[in-house]
Amino acid sequence: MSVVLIGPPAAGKSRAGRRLAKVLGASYADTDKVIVARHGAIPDIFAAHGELEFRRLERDVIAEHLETTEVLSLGGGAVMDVETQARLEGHTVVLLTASPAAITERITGNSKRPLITGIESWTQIYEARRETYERLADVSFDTSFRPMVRVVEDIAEWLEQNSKEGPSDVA
Ligand SMILES: Nc1ncnc2c1ncn2[C@@H]1O[C@H](COP(=O)(O)OP(=O)(O)O)[C@@H](O)[C@H]1O
Ligand SMILES: O=C(O)C1=C[C@@H](OP(=O)(O)O)[C@@H](O)[C@H](O)C1
Ligand SMILES: [Mg+2]
Repeated sequence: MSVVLIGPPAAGKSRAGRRLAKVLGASYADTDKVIVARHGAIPDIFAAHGELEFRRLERDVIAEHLETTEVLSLGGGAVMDVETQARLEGHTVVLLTASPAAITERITGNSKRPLITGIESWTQIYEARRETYERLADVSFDTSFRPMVRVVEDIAEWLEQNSKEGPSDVA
């Protein structure tokens, strides 16, 4: 059983997941990082093979790491896949969100996300996915203008009090 971080691009899933795993002494993976290590940069995968191929790789990497990895950060679009949605059943799903103002600061000058060209495209994507994020989430945290250490403390505290299998099974 894993703690899975979901949410829109730049919400802080990768940073928070890595830190949360450290705090819990738990194993960790960022599915985007696994894909990049195996297949190269995400914009290059999109350009050479298309988004559908990226989604196929992403689905497989998630299937491989759920169950075996205790803390898992997903890419923002991963949960739009119905197979992935079904696989999340029984895991603890933590949604991270942030306000457009906070996101604007984070995405300006960053070209690592081929689907995000500015706050307009981010907002459009977030609105289209919002219902799915909220439906899948067991709990949600806003990371806007809050230090990552505080966000992770809040998640760890919530996990301790609410974990589906109790805190000793999370770490
Ligand atoms: N709480 C925060 N406060 C300020 N900047 C943050 C915070 N969380 C994330 N960031 C910044 O936002 C960017 C995206 O964070 P990341 O963890 O990669 O998000 P995600 O994996 O959700 O796309 C990074 O540059 C990171 O430093
Ligand atoms: O939202 C998306 O569709 C994507 C988000 C990215 O991950 P982050 O959410 O970690 O930025 C990455 O998987 C890819 O660029 C596609
Ligand atoms: Mg990420």
